[in-house]
Amino acid sequence: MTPHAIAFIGGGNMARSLIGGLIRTGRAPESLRVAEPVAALREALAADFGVRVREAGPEAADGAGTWVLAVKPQVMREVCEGLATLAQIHRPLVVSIAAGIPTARIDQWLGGGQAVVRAMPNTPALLGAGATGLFANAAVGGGQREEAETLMQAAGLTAWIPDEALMDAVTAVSGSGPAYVFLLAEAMQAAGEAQGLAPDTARTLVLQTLLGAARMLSESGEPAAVLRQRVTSPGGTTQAAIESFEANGFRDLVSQAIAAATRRGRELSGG
Ligand SMILES: NC(=O)C1=CN([C@@H]2O[C@H](COP(=O)(O)OP(=O)(O)OC[C@H]3O[C@@H](n4cnc5c(N)ncnc54)[C@H](O)[C@@H]3O)[C@@H](O)[C@H]2O)C=CC1
Ligand SMILES: O=C(O)[C@@H]1CCC=N1
Repeated sequence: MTPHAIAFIGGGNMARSLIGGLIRTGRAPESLRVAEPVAALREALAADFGVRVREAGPEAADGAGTWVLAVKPQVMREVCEGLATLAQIHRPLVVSIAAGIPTARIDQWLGGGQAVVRAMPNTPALLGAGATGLFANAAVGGGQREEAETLMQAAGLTAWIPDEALMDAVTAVSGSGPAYVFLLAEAMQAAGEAQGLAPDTARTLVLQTLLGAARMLSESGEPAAVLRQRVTSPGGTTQAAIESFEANGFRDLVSQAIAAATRRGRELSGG
């Protein structure tokens, strides 16, 4: 048993982001193991981070004190059932990052009585700029809560969510959220090009604008609405754009998109 070892089950995009964050914050690569069936992904993880890689879940999980379940929701049941015997013997801290799967289900698939934390990170975790919502089931002790929080803090900010039912909303807002910003970037860049800007120029201006605006949101301490009003000169260009957004139902579009993501999270949980 290696209590401080962390086993990632699934070595895809999110696991890579989290592993990158852990290594960057000083975690020893030898203490991280990854189970990943795709050879190319396994080899890349070993080459890039020096972590120990295995093909099958139980090989990586055996003896590790913490398991991070980082497979797609659709294969989670099969993966957990394959780990149930080990879970009953070792009683690890189990951290699932799968969208939509309740802790009760993970616990049941692992044979019951397990300490399960449900975490919802996002891809900026790769830069240490992630946002993660966390929920712990009743079997998670104080020390394990801290352990899960420390693990996810390697990826950025964390917030405990008191009611598991709200985890689907967390998924819809911050889990999927980076994709909304990327979609906005794509749309702004295409619109800039349509107005005659060279693609490179449009891209550079858009990305610096998003970065600068995000920094203002984060560093000024002022509400988004106040920052927006400050850009908006009466009768000027921003007002023309904002009025066009509002008239075309921008807020409603965002609200519907987040409701669709929340619903999908619920469907994935089978609820
Ligand atoms: N991509 C994102 O922004 C976020 C994803 N998530 C959640 O993270 C989880 C993983 O998502 P991604 O990394 O995007 O998916 P992914 O498809 O990149 O990674 C999943 C990996 O699991 C591997 N895998 C499949 N069966 C396996 C098995 N039996 N044992 C071990 N590994 C196995 C796959 O080969 C794949 O590399 C999902 O449950 C998703 O809901 C959570 C937050 C954000
Ligand atoms: O799209 C998904 O289902 C996952 C969960 C949050 C981000 N990606």
